[in-house]
Formats: sequence, structure tokens, C-alpha cells
Amino acid sequence: MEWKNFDQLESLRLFAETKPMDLKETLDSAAGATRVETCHVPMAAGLDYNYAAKAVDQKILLALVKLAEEAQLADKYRALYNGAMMNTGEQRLVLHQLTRGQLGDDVVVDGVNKRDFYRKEQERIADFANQVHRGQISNEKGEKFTSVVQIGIGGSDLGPRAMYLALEGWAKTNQSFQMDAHFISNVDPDDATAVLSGIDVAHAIFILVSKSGTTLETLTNQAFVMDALRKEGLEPARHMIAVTSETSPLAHSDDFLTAFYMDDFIGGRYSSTSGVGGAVLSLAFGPEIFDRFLQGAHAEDLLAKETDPMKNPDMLDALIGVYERNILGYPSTAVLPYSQALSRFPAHLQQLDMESNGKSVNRDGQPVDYPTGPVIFGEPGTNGQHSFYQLLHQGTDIIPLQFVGFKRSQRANDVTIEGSSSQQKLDANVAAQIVAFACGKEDENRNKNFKGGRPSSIIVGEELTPEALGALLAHFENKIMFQGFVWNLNSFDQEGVQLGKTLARKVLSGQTQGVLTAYSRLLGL
Ligand SMILES: O=P(O)(O)OC[C@H]1O[C@H](O)[C@H](O)[C@@H](O)[C@@H]1O
Repeated sequence: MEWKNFDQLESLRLFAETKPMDLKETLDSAAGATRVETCHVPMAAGLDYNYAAKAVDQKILLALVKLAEEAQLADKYRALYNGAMMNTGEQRLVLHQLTRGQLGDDVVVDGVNKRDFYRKEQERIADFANQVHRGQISNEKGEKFTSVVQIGIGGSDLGPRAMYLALEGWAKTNQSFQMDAHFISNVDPDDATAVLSGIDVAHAIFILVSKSGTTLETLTNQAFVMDALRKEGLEPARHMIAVTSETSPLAHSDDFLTAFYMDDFIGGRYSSTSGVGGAVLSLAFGPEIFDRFLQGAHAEDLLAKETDPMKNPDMLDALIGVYERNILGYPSTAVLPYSQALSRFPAHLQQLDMESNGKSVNRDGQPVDYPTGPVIFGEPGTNGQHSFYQLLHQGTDIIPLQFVGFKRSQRANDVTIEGSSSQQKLDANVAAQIVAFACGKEDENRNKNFKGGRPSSIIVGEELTPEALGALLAHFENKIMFQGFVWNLNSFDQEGVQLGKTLARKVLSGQTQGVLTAYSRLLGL
């Protein structure tokens, strides 16, 4: 396998020979409707990736296929799931796909089969969740726990929180809902206070989630919650479990009822399908629902093995993103789910993408001289339409858009007003936006003129089920991985978050000087 910097790839010259596709002209022509029917790739769990409104024609796609071949994307994915050392910065394997299924060879580390290890932890969590639901594990008074609170930050919060919100309505409608989940992440005392004051603490079970077991915010919130429990006359160790890596300081501690384990081969932002997401989702919805979510993710991982990018939705999405970032020079990407259940999905993707590919050195630590990961932001539609879409439609930057939409809502409750249901209104807006962005509208009044030519793709599904959510999550994880391969990055470390942490520790221990002292004073420290 060869690791070349992006600017060393010979197939890049193919793009010099292609001229950009005129998106507005193409979609406005007779070919437009045909593109919508033909420019799509099936994903897992009934989802479908449609790229009709991307500015890519046959020639550009052919160049992207060559780029994928030269960058050996399929080979690199195979190497990753077969246990190659892909996290070069930290010298670690990258095994999050193994938390949801076996994709290739057995991966054995220090005599432990890693798939067996992840599955065993999932089974332990399932067993624990079932016992909580049956009341066999209860509070000091022998009463059932009725809510669960996850304490964690970053990857130990965003993914699990986004997944919980994504399935809460579905579970309530499908008689799978077991208990409410809440999340404490920020070290701001108002976060923990607000959550604790909104729940019945005596019947709450807390999950302390920290892969490293050293994160300041999480340990502070642990102490905050333990204090609150004691003040209620409750024994913290009867109310708290941990999810952490076996080597962390939290492992094998008496502070917890029990602990579930992951390891260093699961990156925090890739950990939703490990115990990090598994504990809270199994408690909230039951282990069977979590298992269905894993099956959806695994099915998408299998599709990502396809070597032809035109049949591989994750790879194709990645390649079109590279084309937009590096050839067309677009700096950011908006993620726009038309689904209230996906309200925190853009926030999760922000960490997933920006922490993975926001790098300026390659996987060997050498500086790179080309743009890498874009800025990611987003909000669910239609809310975003009444907020930042102005800039998306008429601003000076072109921002590629990633829509997600479903034909059916999750909660079987809708009302027809003026001839259409709310779900129909929601979906009508997605269709309208895609065309408005791509085709625009001429107006003599320049203030009302829409230039068009603003590219988007859409992932469409029947309904946001556990399987569909798993597939959606894995799609983006795999897309980001493939982009990291193209840019020759290590997408699995995050050294960029360290400096701020070190300086904050200095401030708290009074070891500041110069401008850091000045800013500390400004904040009243
Ligand atoms: O799970 P933990 O070890 O507590 O880490 C929580 C988070 O904090 C770190 O600073 C990283 O930026 C994240 O990638 C990580 O997910």
C-alpha cells in the first residue's frame, strides 16, 4: 500500500482537463429530471444517497473514480478493519467497525479476539439493562430506576445524545421506550444543576462515560453528581456505573455499581456503537433496539467495502466532498436533516468530521499544503431555513449542502391543514430547497436575484428506524475515513485539543504569566 500526499496524486491532472459542470443549466434542462432518477446509490436499511444536484458529470465522476483507485481507498479500508496500525500518531489500531460486526480477518491483540471482546461487553450491557428494567437491579429501597443520566463530554456525549434523541420518538411510538435519558456534559455548573433539578434523583441511574478516565469536565461532573446524591441521603455507588477503557483510572473502582469496557482502538467520536452509546441506549430503549441500530451500521460498513465508488455511497460522498473542497475550493459543508429527531446529529457530525480531518500535517506528521477537512455546521430543517439559509442562497461563499429526509414521520401523529399534512409540508420544503439552491431564479431586482449553482446531495429514507440511524451514522463515519485517506491524514487522533487543556490547568493552578494572566483576570479568576 502506498501513502501519497493528496497533491502527489497523478490523477489530479484529470481535473485540469475537465471543466466544472454548470449545475443550474443541467438541472434546468430536460436532463434534470433524469438525473434525479439515475444519480443515486442505495445505502443500507433502505436509505438512498442521491447526488443529482451535485455539480459532477460523467467526466468528473470518472476522474474521481481514478482518484479513488490511485489513493487505494478500498485497500486502506480493508487494512483498517483487518487490524493495521491506522492511528499513526498514537500507534493504535482503529476498530470501531468491529463493535458492530466482523468485516474481515479476526483481529487478535495480546491474545484477545477484539470482536469477541466488544460483543461480550455488549452482552454484559444487555444483561445489565434487562435487570434494571425488571427491577432486579434497583435503588437502595429496592425501587426501580426510572431515568438514566449520562455524564460525559465530546465523543462520550455528542454521539450518544444525538442517537438517543434520534430514536426517542420512534421508541415511544413502537412500545420500546423504557426510561428517559438525560445528559450532563458541560463543566458549567448550570448544566448539571439544571439536569439534576429536572429529575427524580432517588430513581436515577448515572453512567459515567470517559474513555480516558481523565477528562476534567467529566470528573468534575462526577463529583458534582456524587455530592448531590449524598445530599439526598443516597449512596453514590448504588446509583452509578462507568463506561471506560480497561486501562483508565476509572476501571475497577469502588465508586461504581459496575463498569463496562471499551479500549484504545475505539476513538471517542467513533464510539457510539461501543458501550459508550450502548449503555445509555440499551437502558433507554432496551438492548434489542440497540442491537438493531448496530445491524444498520454493520450493513453500511459492508457496503463501504465495494471497490467501485459508483456503487459505494460512503466512498462516493467522500470523493464528491474532496472535489468540492480541493478542486472547487469550497470551505464548508452544511448538514441539514429534515427530521426533528436528528436535531443534534449536525453537532455530532461536527466533532466527527472536524476533529478527524481538521489537520495540517499528514499521517507521518509532515506539513501538507492543500485544504483538508471543511467547516461543518447545520440545523434541522425547516428551522434552518428561517435562520442561516439567507447566506446559503445569496451569500458570497458557495456552501455544499447535505440534506437528509424521510418519507414518514416517527410519531404516528399528524394533521392535515389546508390540504397537506405537516410531514408533507416538511418534505415539500426539502424538494423546494434543493431546486432553489441549484437552479436559482432570475430577477431584475438584484436583491431578489438567486444565482443558483449551489450543490447539494440528499440521503432519503422511508422512516428513521434504529437500522436507518445506524446506517446513517456509519455512512458519515466511513465518508470521513475515506476523505482522510485521500488527504493522507491520520483521522483518528486529536492533538489540536490538548494545548487549551494544558493552559486551563495552568490557570487553575495559578501558574500563569503574561497575557494568560491578563485573560484570567478578565474572567475574574
Ligand atoms: O471519553 P473521554 O476520554 O473523557 O474524552 C472525551 C473527549 O475529550 C477529548 O478532549 C477529545 O477532544 C474528544 O475526542 C473526546 O471524545
